[in-house]
Amino acid sequence: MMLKIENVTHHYRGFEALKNINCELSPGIYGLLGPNGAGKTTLLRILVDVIAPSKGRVLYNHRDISALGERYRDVLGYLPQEFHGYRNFTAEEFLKYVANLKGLDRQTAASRVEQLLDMVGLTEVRKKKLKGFSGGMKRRIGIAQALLNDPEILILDEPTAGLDPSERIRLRGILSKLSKNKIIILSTHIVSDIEYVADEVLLLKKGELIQKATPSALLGQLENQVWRLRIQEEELEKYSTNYAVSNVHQLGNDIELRIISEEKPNESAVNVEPRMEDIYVYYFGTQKVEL
Ligand SMILES: Nc1ncnc2c1ncn2[C@@H]1O[C@H](COP(=O)(O)OP(=O)(O)OP(=O)(O)O)[C@@H](O)[C@H]1O
Repeated sequence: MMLKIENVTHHYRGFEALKNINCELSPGIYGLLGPNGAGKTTLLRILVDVIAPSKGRVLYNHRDISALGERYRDVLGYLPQEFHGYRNFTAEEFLKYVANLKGLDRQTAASRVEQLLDMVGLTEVRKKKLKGFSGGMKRRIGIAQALLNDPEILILDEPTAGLDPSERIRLRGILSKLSKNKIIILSTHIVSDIEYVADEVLLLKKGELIQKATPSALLGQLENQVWRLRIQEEELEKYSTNYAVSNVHQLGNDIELRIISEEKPNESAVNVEPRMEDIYVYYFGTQKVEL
């Protein structure tokens, strides 16, 4: 199974949101990482055939998805960025309703709904209406509805938005179990979401795919370039102007900085293991560093 993105460019009224994206995806988990406005949602909406690219095409097993139509949708599961479900449906009713739309027979639907409610931890509230759900619960029901047809391709736009830390961990577990024989693409601007689950990370910056690599290959790029050092508070301005700073930590009157630099930034600096947060800062920069 293969999904191929070929020369995909997308314009919104003259604004180029995606610039000539090329990439091939085989089964595995892909983390699409980029700051707000990088083009993640646009790319995902093209991959689920909700919008057509201005240029280029997407191929599923060598066939253009726009020509496959319904046959492509049959193998697709999608959690949009804005997902609310139907307020007056209970969790169970909603999933059964979507199962019906996806063409599952009653018996398959009933067992699948039960299995998915359990998987996302919503069995206890299955008789509750969605309008009473928290943001995290809505996200989880959204993930469950995307999985109803046991899709080969699962596309999750910010699946962890609104989830608390334990829900995030649960989601990682769900995704890792699913990954065999599926192409799973999840978008996020939160590094820790993908650090542990992604087989490959796609870095999107201002509409361009700037990296496609395994987390360890990305981390390897910053080998011997991440430093921890202590400075005085008044030196902060100088360091944050001259270096990419990935963490600032106040320690009494001193400040402990984590910075990315090819050269040792000062005598006291100690080399430390790169983390995905360093990768993010290296490629996307940070807001102005302040205490
Ligand atoms: N319908 C639209 N009309 C005009 N411009 C749009 C439209 N949708 C998105 N854009 C612009 O295209 C760019 C990419 O948007 P997109 O939503 O794909 O980014 P994103 O990486 O998903 O961002 P976020 O993390 O904030 O969701 C942004 O500059 C956005 O303002």
